[in-house]
Amino acid sequence: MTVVESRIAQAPARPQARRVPTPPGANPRAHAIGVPAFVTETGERIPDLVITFQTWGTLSPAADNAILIEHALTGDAHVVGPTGPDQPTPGWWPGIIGPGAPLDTDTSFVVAVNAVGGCRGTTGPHTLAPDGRAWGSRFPRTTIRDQVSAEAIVADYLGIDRWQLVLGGSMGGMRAIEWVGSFPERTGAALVIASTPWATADQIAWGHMQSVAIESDPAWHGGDYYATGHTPDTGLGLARRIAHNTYRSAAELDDRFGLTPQTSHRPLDGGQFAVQSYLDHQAAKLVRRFDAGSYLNLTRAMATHDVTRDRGDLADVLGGYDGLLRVVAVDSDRLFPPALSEAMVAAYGREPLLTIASDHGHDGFLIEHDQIATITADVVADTRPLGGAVG
Ligand SMILES: CC(=O)SCCNC(=O)CCNC(=O)[C@H](O)C(C)(C)COP(=O)(O)OP(=O)(O)OC[C@H]1O[C@@H](n2cnc3c(N)ncnc32)[C@H](O)[C@@H]1OP(=O)(O)O
Ligand SMILES: N[C@@H](CCO)C(=O)O
Repeated sequence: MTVVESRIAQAPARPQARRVPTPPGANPRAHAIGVPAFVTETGERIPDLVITFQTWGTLSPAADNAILIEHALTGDAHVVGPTGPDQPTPGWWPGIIGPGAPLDTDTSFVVAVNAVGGCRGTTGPHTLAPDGRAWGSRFPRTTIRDQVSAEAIVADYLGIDRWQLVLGGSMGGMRAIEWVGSFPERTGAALVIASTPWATADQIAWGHMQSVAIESDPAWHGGDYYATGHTPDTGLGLARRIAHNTYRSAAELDDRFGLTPQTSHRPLDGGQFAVQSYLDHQAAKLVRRFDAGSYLNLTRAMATHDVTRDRGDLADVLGGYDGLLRVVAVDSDRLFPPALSEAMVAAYGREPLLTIASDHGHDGFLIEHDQIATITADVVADTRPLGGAVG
């Protein structure tokens, strides 16, 4: 019996979720549910799992207009919208959701779920465990499949049997393709952007460097730093510098920064290059808004992503999928090179690869708003439920 089969045998029904009240004045689109016991892919148990998510628009009476939008590594369920007391970041895909937008709230019901193991409200390493201490190093190693299992609980709770569309980029694309692998009958269509069917050795290697950077910070404290009064900012900042370089193209960095010094203090005399200052800035920005324990957990989840695990080969997973699979690559992406997208296209065999033209590399999926908007509007139009408008 495989790990997955034994997990299904042990937990035949997905646990019932209950609503968790949100504080007065919180974003009215933000919701939370609690699950008494969540069993991970590797069989570990997370008691009292809280899953937080946001919704836009209205679910149709037939529940056939629901779209799930998946965030990437350091994104969250706040896909669009302003910052606020409970929301430190502005939306990461501005303009994608709203009346008349590609995800049109006049006709669609849009859901975004904060990933299990992250730090935006869904239970993660920073959350208090039942003994009143932060989970820290005791938090299970969760997977992309676990993130998708948690999202299936949200779908059950909302009364959504089948998504019209699941879409996302990068780690969000891993979740979108994993929906096809885990719940093909519940996934009407998937739009997988700048992503991959499995982690490559190159991606695992880059992630490993980032993990070691965090673990090498003395403030990391073996992952149990939450009550020490210190956070591993140096390690997390170094991890972001390493990662950010893989998110952008070499040509873009050279074009933007070249040999430019940051100040009149020349690099030759010990001053900084502009590109060094840029990476330092990116590191400082992330340290202000993200938890190192979650960063490590999600990085490991991405490293173990493999939509074919215990399922045969990619053609076995995607060849018989009867929904629509549309795959999009960024032409300058050095971290998720287009060949990985082509592998999904070939295994599915019924749609061409779409390409985003961008100088920015992997982050092109967050930056090329016009191209993303067109691709998203097209896939929504191609999967529109016959029932049409919201009642
Ligand atoms: C905008 C947000 O913070 S979204 C927050 C949520 N984040 C997510 O969900 C993750 C996804 N988002 C991202 O990864 C990023 O926001 C992206 C990829 C979409 C865009 O990246 P950005 O960092 O906005 O763009 P870019 O690479 O051009 O960097 C611009 C920043 O670098 C700074 N910068 C540029 N050159 C230098 C330099 N030589 N030295 C120091 N800083 C520099 C700019 O001043 C600007 O700073 P700011 O963001 O504080 O205004
Ligand atoms: N900039 C993206 C890269 C990962 O896809 C993020 O921070 O989530």
